[in-house]
Amino acid sequence: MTVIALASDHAGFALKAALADDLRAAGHSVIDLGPDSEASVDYPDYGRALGEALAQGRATHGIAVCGSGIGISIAVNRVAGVRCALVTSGLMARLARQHNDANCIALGSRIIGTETARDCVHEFLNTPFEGGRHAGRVAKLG
Ligand SMILES: O=C(CO)[C@H](O)[C@H](O)[C@H](O)COP(=O)(O)O
Repeated sequence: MTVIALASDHAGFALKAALADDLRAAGHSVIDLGPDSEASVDYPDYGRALGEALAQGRATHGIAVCGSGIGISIAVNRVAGVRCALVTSGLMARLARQHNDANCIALGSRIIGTETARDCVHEFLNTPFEGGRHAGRVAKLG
């Protein structure tokens, strides 16, 4: 069963909320790990919570959002077993699934618009891992 967890910082709050609404409207099971407002927070706290939700199996897919996508992607990737790809296009999200078996994408709300973010999420959720030559490489990531 697909369970999608989302987390952001203040800069990513509005995009996270829009994507969570989309996903719920499409019938997905969604866990919103916060924050609940645009009050300033620290992305490492929310990135860690998202990484732990994935590592513990409470979520199958993660979506992380901050201003650039950089800080929160670093934070999520500090959790063992999580492969979070910072993506700026649907193609990058597709490749993150096909080649890297990414279980999380990070988006920059100050970098891409809502429609591009939606493309990224669509590709992330609907693209299978290709396996084959990529499987051993992904295994080496630990
Ligand atoms: O981590 C980041 C940069 O790598 C994110 O863009 C943050 O959202 C950003 O640093 C937040 O900045 P702010 O000036 O405190 O809004």
